[in-house]
Amino acid sequence: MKPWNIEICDVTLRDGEQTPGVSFTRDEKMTIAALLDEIGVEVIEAGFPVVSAAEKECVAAIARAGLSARVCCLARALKPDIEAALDCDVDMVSIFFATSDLHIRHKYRKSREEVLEDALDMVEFAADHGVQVRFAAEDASRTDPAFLIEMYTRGVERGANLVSFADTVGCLTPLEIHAVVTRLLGAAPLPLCIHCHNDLGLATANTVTAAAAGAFQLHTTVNGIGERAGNAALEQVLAVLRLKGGVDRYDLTRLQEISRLVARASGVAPERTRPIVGENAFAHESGIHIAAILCDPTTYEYVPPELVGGERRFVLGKHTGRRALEHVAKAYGFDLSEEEARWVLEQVKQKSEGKCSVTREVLCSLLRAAKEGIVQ
Ligand SMILES: CC(=O)SCCNC(=O)CCNC(=O)[C@H](O)C(C)(C)COP(=O)(O)OP(=O)(O)OC[C@H]1O[C@@H](n2cnc3c(N)ncnc32)[C@H](O)[C@@H]1OP(=O)(O)O
Ligand SMILES: O=C(O)CCC(=O)C(=O)O
Repeated sequence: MKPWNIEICDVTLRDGEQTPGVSFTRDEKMTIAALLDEIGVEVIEAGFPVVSAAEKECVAAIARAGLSARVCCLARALKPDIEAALDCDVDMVSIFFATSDLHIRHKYRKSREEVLEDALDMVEFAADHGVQVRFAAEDASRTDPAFLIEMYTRGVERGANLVSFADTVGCLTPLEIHAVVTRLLGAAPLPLCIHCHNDLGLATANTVTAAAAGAFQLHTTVNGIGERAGNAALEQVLAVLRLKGGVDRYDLTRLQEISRLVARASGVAPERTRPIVGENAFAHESGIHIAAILCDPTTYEYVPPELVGGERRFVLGKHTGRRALEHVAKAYGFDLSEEEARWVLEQVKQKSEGKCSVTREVLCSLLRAAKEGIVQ
């Protein structure tokens, strides 16, 4: 299979930091950028320099850190924003403007044509300064596609290297994003970036569907953090690229590490059931599952834990079966008779049904009791 032709632009340090209440320190930003670079992400969006003097300083520090990744930052279609980006020595500036009539009406109080003309002048201004330019359509998903095609085509004529489609309010489904990406690339076969928000829980699905339809640059954030319900998750997108897209150049074994790093720095912990990085992503309790996993883990694990730096974990509780119990007991040095196993299993289920978690200590005291003949 021919691997999908894509690159990743991780926007944790910009859109991820727009998660309400989140602000990364310079050290945190530098550490996250370095780990993204080691994972093999091609572009790191380091921030939005006009936000503050400290933000500008962080973007410049990351741009000058000698990473293999290209460093990018955000700018409105305004000269001071682009000048601030140029001061930071970034490789790429992402010049965005909102393209939907709804946004244009409320935010700019100008016609579509006037807003586009102003933005094109800014694309040319940035390109003339020797920096790569991404020309980004905010709220693209609610924009007239004919206007997007005009914007992209004219943007490239004026010096843009990449064009971007943002599902800013996360309103598309995978079928819809497939249709629009196919239509845009059919009319303007340009390097298209895709930036999906998660308001309907579809950001990752939309991002990988766009990639399958030919989009080139995929925007992600670690743990899917970001505005409102967040963005497409880096760890999920990379897992799909590996398992479905034939892309094997990223170091997925660092995903749990970067997830923990971003969780600590952001204060936003991934939920237990989160794919790839959640505490339960590779945990099993059901007896039927564990009995099969003991023969072959692929029976109940599509993503191998070792692929993404994770570890399989067996939890004992209400749903435990005999084979799982015997396996765990053996790992703790106990060989159980049939009678002993039956008794311990009953105790495990009762404790769990009474909301007492069956920790290693609890289990070991049951195992000892069984061996000491307390079996009824
Ligand atoms: C979809 C996205 O994620 S876009 C990025 C969102 N990120 C942020 O907003 C980052 C944090 N923001 C900030 O720190 C501040 O809002 C700043 C520094 C960017 C701007 O602050 P202020 O100058 O005080 O403007 P304020 O935030 O009140 O309003 C935004 C202004 O930017 C204008 N604007 C918004 N987007 C664009 C654009 N792409 N191109 C040109 N102008 C724009 C708005 O029309 C508005 O202009 P107005 O003041 O003339 O009405
Ligand atoms: O498309 C981009 O590169 C950025 C736009 C963005 O952040 C958004 O619309 O949510």
